[in-house]
Amino acid sequence: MTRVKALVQSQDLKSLPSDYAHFKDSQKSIVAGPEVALPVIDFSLLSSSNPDERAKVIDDLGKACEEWGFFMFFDRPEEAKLKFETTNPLYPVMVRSGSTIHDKSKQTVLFWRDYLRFFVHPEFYCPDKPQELRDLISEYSQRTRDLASKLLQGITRSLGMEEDYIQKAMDLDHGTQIFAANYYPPCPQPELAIGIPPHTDHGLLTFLLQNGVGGLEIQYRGQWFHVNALPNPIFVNTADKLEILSNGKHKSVWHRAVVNNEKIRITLVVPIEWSVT
Ligand SMILES: O=C(O)CCC(=O)C(=O)O
Ligand SMILES: [Fe+2]
Repeated sequence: MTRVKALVQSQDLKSLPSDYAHFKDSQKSIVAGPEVALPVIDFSLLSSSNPDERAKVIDDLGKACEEWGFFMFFDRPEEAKLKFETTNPLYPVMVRSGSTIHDKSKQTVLFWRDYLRFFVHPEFYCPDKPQELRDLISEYSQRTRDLASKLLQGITRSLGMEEDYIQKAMDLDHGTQIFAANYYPPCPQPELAIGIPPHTDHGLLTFLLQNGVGGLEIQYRGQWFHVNALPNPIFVNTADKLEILSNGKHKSVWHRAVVNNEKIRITLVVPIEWSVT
C-alpha cells in the first residue's frame, strides 16, 4: 500500500486523490468546532502527603473523566525534557497506512495517515534498530505505564473504590500496552480527507503527545471541538473499558483526527488496557 508520506513527497499534489476522499463535497465535510481548553490535572498532587490536596486532585480527575473523558497534565519540568529535544521522531522504522470501508457504498477509503504501531507490554516488540529509538520507546512505555497506574488509582478512588481495586482485579501488571506513532502529512484538500475517522479507543486510558500541530477533535455534548495544539502536556482520554468498569459514569470519548494543508502532524499514542491475549 502506498504510504501517504511517499505520495506527498513523490508528487506535486494539487488535489486529493479520490481514494482518500471521505467527503465527496466539502460542504458535507464534518464541521470543525471551536477550540476547547481541556481540564488540566496537577499530577504531582496524586502523590501529595497532604490529604486535602490528594482529595482535591482525585475529585478533579473524577470530574474530568465524567464530564469530558479527556484531560491533560504536565508530567515534568521543562528542563527535564531538554535532553530529548534533539531526538528525531521521524525514524523510518515500520510504517503503515490505514483504510476504512464506507458502509453504504462498500467503497474503501484511505486515511490521510501513516502509522507505526507495536505492543510494548507485557512483551516488548519494538524493532531492534535503531537502538536509540528502542531505548527511548522502552523508557517512554515504562513511564507511561507508571503514570497510568497512578492515574488509575486516582480514578478508582474517585469512583468510590479502594485505589488498587481496578489494577488488581484486572491484573494490570500483565495488561496490554501498545505504542503507536501517527504521521499526518500536509493534505492538498484537508476538508475532504480524514486522518482517523470518529472512534472511541478500546482500552482503559489512552495517552497522547502531539508535535504542536493541531488536528485532534473530541465530541462533547454532541458537538465536535478542536483540542488545543499544545506540544507539552500529555493528553489522556477515557476509553471503552473504563466506561464498562465505571458502569457508564466515565464515557469512552468519541474523537477523530483531522488534517491540514500546511504542516506535518505527528502524534504518539499509548493505549493502556487489561490483557487482550
Ligand atoms: O492522532 C490523533 O490526534 C488521534 C490518534 C487516535 O485517536 C488514535 O490513535 O487512536
Ligand atoms: Fe483514538
